[in-house]
Amino acid sequence: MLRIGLTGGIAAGKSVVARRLADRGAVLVDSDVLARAAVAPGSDGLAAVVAAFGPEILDADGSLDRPALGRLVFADAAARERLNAIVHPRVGAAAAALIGGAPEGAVVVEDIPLLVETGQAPRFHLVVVVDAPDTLRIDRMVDRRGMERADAERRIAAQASRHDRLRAADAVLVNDRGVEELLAATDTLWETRIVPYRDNLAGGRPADRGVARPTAGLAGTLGLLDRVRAKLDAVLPPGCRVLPEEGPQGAPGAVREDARDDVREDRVRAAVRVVVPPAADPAAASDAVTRAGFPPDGPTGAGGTPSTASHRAADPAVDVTVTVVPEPASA
Ligand SMILES: CC(C)(COP(=O)(O)OP(=O)(O)OC[C@H]1O[C@@H](n2cnc3c(N)ncnc32)[C@H](O)[C@@H]1O)[C@@H](O)C(=O)NCCC(=O)NCCS
Ligand SMILES: Nc1ncnc2c1ncn2[C@@H]1O[C@H](COP(=O)(O)OP(=O)(O)OP(=O)(O)O)[C@@H](O)[C@H]1O
Repeated sequence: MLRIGLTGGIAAGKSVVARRLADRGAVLVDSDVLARAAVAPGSDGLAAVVAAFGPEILDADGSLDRPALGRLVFADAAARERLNAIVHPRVGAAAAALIGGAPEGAVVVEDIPLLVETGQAPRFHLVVVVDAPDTLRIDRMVDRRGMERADAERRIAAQASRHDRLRAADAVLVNDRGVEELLAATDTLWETRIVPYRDNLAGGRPADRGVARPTAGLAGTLGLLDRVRAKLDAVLPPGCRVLPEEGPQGAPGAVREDARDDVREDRVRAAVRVVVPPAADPAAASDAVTRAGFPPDGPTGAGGTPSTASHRAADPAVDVTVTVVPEPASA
């Protein structure tokens, strides 16, 4: 199963991308839909919201007055926290149930507006960020959703900055032109990256070396090394350390945050070493590395000590090597 986290600021165009990915065959799990279900009439979630915010947050028919609650929570960070604490765990449980029912070889896309804010990026094979300038997003909210400009600005202020979201992105879809362009970029992402990534994971093999890399705009832009380390840290047994390899590909700073197209190679290459402490099992560490999206690249022990395992990314857009080594016994 290839797990994709789809995110973007409000009105960036996530729903457009999500629908297209579902049309192409992905299993879609929509957090906004689950968040609505979590506070549906008669739910324990709605009872908890009423307990926290009072009955004046209900409509005459007993359902949640969403505009009223929105006005309240987007003007008050503490109130927003209280609402999030009620809704987010329920959304998480409902999402887990849906994902548990997805077929083994599926591409599962979780559309999560607050993916970065809630620190969930590392649990995905691929984080896809739909990005658009704030001014464009405000115009869309005002023109298409009839929102007051000040309300739109407050919602943007309640979310992660564009910069923080882009740091978490493995792939970026820029939505600053028409919907047709966004759909075409989504199709290219599906065909050149998602499908081969899914097939590589299912086959337990890394991406082919030397295949054409997906084109500009589809690779993440910032901090590849950090993203790889976070994905590995999220799954490795306790005590394992993820270190950048020495040398130009893995050295700290080699992934240039100001990288532009002319130095794109820096953005798509990284090399890390997983050091497994004596208390942990190197085979379990290798399995975890595989699950995170880095299958074995040849048999364990090839070219190193007997228990050294080489892994490489199944994602065809990046060239990431992960070497799993037992910690040398201390003298
Ligand atoms: C405050 C509520 C009632 C307002 O409802 P409304 O129908 O006006 O908006 P809707 O739910 O369609 O959300 C629209 C967009 O607002 C943004 N947004 C919603 N909740 C939040 C939040 N807690 N923090 C930041 N942005 C948010 C997202 O970009 C979302 O896609 C509602 O958004 C809500 O219950 N929010 C808390 C749950 C939540 O975090 N949902 C987001 C995904 S889990
Ligand atoms: N490139 C575009 N040009 C014009 N309108 C667009 C474009 N992309 C999206 N839209 C419109 O802007 C609005 C917001 O898009 P969409 O609903 O996909 O955003 P979203 O990221 O899912 O928002 P939310 O966070 O509120 O769920 C929609 O009305 C959509 O049709």
